[in-house]
Amino acid sequence: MPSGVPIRFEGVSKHFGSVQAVNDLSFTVEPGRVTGFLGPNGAGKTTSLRMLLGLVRPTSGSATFDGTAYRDLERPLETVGAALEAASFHPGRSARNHLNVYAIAAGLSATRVDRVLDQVGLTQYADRRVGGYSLGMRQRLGLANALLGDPGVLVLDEPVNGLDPEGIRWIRGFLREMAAEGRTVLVSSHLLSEVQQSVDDVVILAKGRLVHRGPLTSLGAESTVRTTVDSPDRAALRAALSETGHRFEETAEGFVVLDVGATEVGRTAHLARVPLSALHAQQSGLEDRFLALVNGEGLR
Ligand SMILES: Nc1ncnc2c1ncn2[C@@H]1O[C@H](COP(=O)(O)OP(=O)(O)OP(=O)(O)O)[C@@H](O)[C@H]1O
Repeated sequence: MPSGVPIRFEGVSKHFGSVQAVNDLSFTVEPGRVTGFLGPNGAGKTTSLRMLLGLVRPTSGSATFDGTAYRDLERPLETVGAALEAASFHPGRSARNHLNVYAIAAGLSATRVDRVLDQVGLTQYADRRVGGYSLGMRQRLGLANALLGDPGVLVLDEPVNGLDPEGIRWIRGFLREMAAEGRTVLVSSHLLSEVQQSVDDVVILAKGRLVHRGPLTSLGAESTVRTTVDSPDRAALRAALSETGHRFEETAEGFVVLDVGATEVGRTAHLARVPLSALHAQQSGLEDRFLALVNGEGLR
């Protein structure tokens, strides 16, 4: 079983001319956990990951695998697997062919190719030309490529991008499984909502700077469920909600019921025989907190 090592960013900065892409970034990513590396477009995520992987040289500071820079790793593919955004694969070649080439070049056993194809669910498409793959299938091929050396660390740039709902469900399970096996898993995304069901920890960047890091729960997870509900007979709905003791606010879209899920609100309306024209649960509020952080408002 591969064992993960911590990823350490220590005072990492990078500027491109006058653009300060990353500014004095320090954090550690622990093994056995999935860490979301989050921030809006342009926050500096890709630049940070590229520095970690030795593709861009930091202006100052160091990004290492427990103290060892990528270029100094003795067995890089067996230590860290990376899938960066917009990985390009030759359209005329099959997934199996691509992976075979990498496996041979890295001196890895050919059985690894079958294994990783199976791990990412591409076995049945392995001999088709990559040119005919959907974006989701290409994402899976990128993951297969990252897994070839059975590394203890996975670094994935926007792996959820382009996946359909089934693919998103699949990757959530995949990330959890990788961490449960003891690997260090760092996953970037510009949307917290895209990864919030898979991550244990978050590292949040805005304009090249660290704005928050800690367990997902440090953002105040689970604290706010809100349900929006409306009725052609608002007076009756207002009375029913008040009677049940729900806390709610009235808005142009209807009533926003605080701390109560859609099932419960639906039941209240049903019992009071109030017809509904809208009933939906809102974001838990996590995304709001995330946006407040990246917009410089801090945690409320
Ligand atoms: N090679 C480069 N030359 C000049 N500026 C760059 C270069 N690479 C990145 N930048 C700039 O650095 C900043 C951070 O970009 P980066 O791609 O790291 O952000 P990001 O968080 O990954 O965003 P995205 O999700 O859009 O990729 C941006 O202002 C970007 O324009």
